[in-house]
Amino acid sequence: MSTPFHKVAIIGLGLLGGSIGLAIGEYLPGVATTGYDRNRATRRRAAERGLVQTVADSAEEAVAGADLVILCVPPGAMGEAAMDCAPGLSAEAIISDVGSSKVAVAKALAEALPNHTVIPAHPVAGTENSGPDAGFASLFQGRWCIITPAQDEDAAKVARLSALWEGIGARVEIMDPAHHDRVLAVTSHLPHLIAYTIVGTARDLEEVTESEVIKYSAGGFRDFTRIAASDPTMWRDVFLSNRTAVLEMLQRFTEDLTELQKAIRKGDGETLFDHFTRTRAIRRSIVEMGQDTAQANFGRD
Ligand SMILES: NC(=O)c1ccc[n+]([C@@H]2O[C@H](COP(=O)([O-])OP(=O)(O)OC[C@H]3O[C@@H](n4cnc5c(N)ncnc54)[C@H](O)[C@@H]3O)[C@@H](O)[C@H]2O)c1
Ligand SMILES: O=C(O)C(=O)C[C@]1(C(=O)O)C=C[C@@H](O)C=C1
Repeated sequence: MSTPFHKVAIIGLGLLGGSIGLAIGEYLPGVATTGYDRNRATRRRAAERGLVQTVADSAEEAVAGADLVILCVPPGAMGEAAMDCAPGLSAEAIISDVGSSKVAVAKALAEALPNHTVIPAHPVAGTENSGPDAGFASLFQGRWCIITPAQDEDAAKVARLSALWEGIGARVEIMDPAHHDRVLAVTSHLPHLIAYTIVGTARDLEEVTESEVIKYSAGGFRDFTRIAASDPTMWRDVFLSNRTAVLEMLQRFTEDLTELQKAIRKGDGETLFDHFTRTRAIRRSIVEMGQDTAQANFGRD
């Protein structure tokens, strides 16, 4: 495959930044990589693991000569990270990101870099782990990357960014940012909120001692604990930056939960059975489409 970019700078060398660096090294070896993280220990570890070819001492230095810059910092830090890059950016560079919410992040990036090409993106791939040891090259294989360009964006630039993501294994979808935020609110953000809630509820129950929570966590609860172990900084920022869509989906969820609560109280088995039958079909279609994380990540542990 021809290389869509000559030099990619990655700002933030945790799970996402590290995985992109490793993936480019493995699947697009003709593309040079540089990186920067504001945390000194992370920079040291990134260099030891070879997450990127060169670890710089500043964002400005990392982006010098790069034709693509990918910001891989928490959603709330995007604007600041972009501003740190500004003095070193070449006029032709495309600036992108991997933030889990898109409207607020796109706005922050456009405000920070008004004279540059900003094309936001969100790879729908991740784990509950974070930091420079969490990344792995195959993270994006077969996973979606949603690109949310401005309506008047140059199609050729969007195509180059798409080629980069496809080159490291992702399938690309172009989407309106507000639509992205509503879809992800229900498929990713709300599930995380539910997991954070239920694990907290179990912890707070007086009759469920900590040891019982651990002892009996082989069932459904265990899956929730994995999700609830996700990075607190990132998820605080996701909920604050996508609050409108999350609150809308939370309202719908609460209404549906109340319906099920009513059915249980009334002993209405038919309602429960019908509901569970419908949700079982959704799970089966996800597995058939090959979108099951457990399957997609199979073999990496
Ligand atoms: N974790 C996931 O599953 C997942 C999946 C898709 C997208 N994302 C998005 O990817 C982004 C990064 O998430 P992650 O999981 O890689 O987090 P992470 O905590 O593993 O890595 C983030 C890194 O950014 C660094 N950082 C923070 N502020 C900075 C700044 N101003 N300048 C330079 N470095 C800075 C931190 O030191 C950290 O090393 C977030 O925006 C998140 O929404 C995460
Ligand atoms: O698999 C997981 O651990 C994830 O939470 C990954 C996940 C998701 O919800 O699907 C989390 C946040 C992202 O923005 C994208 C992917």
